[in-house]
Amino acid sequence: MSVPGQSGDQRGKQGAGQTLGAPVIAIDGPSGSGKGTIAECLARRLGWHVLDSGALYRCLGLAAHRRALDLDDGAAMGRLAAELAIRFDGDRVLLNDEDVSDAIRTAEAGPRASRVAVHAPVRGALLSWQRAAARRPGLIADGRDMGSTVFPDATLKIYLDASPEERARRRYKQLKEKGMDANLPALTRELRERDALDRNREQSPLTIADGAVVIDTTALSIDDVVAAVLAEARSVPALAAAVPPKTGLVAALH
Ligand SMILES: Nc1ncnc2c1ncn2[C@@H]1O[C@H](COP(=O)(O)OP(=O)(O)O)[C@@H](O)[C@H]1O
Ligand SMILES: Nc1ccn([C@H]2C[C@H](O)[C@@H](COP(=O)(O)OP(=O)(O)O)O2)c(=O)n1
Repeated sequence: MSVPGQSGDQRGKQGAGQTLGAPVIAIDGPSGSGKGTIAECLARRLGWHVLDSGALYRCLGLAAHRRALDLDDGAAMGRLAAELAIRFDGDRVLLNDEDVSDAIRTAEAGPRASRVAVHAPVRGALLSWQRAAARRPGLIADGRDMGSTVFPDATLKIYLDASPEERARRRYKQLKEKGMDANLPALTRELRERDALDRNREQSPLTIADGAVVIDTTALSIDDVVAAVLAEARSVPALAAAVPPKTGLVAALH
């Protein structure tokens, strides 16, 4: 995996438990819990960068599928991960300069990403790339192992959750709105299978990281969740200056 804008010298400084180059809010959770949406909203509010770590695994799954490689071959997937050039350009994802933003969001792309994500060589190849994303003024990092493995020293760790039924409904609606094929029973089954694979794998499984704040979003709106995360951020001294104060009537009354 090439790391645009990162020198070899910078790369060498990124060990486990490293000091962060910028404040990081880690957002982990299962598929459809709202990580990507909330990460984008927070990044806009704070003027920070976003790391969509799932897009890296989705790109790898897509590349392996297109080359008809065995997604369960860890060594081959690790080699492929090390050679792919992935770039984020605004909301577009470029894989070897091709815009794959839609191709990595199909219903089939998620399970493929989950399959290639189990391999240690893959996760190793992507680690320094992800850590390099912690740049000033700050980073919102979205994934499964942001708070546990990639940024164990994250300034704030959030774990978003929602019931499997609600998460499947959200994903169904999202795909339909994009004009993509979607089948609710199949999506529900696929989501449960992916949850199990992501939670039970040996390498960096989906888990609630030490110190993470858990937010069940099942009955919350997107605005409610953003407000809850901002409230948590305001309670962290290292983040208080970066987070805008509450505005409007409610703030004025408190
Ligand atoms: N709290 C929420 N309430 C209702 N819909 C939500 C909520 N959070 C996210 N969504 C919607 O659910 C879909 C999946 O959200 P997404 O951010 O892609 O989840 P994740 O990144 O965790 O897989 C999106 O269409 C998003 O707009
Ligand atoms: N930090 C991460 C992010 C994603 N993955 C894997 C496991 C996930 O099932 C797939 C796809 O992740 P992504 O966040 O894009 O998926 P959802 O939008 O939550 O459905 O990649 C991972 O292993 N570690």
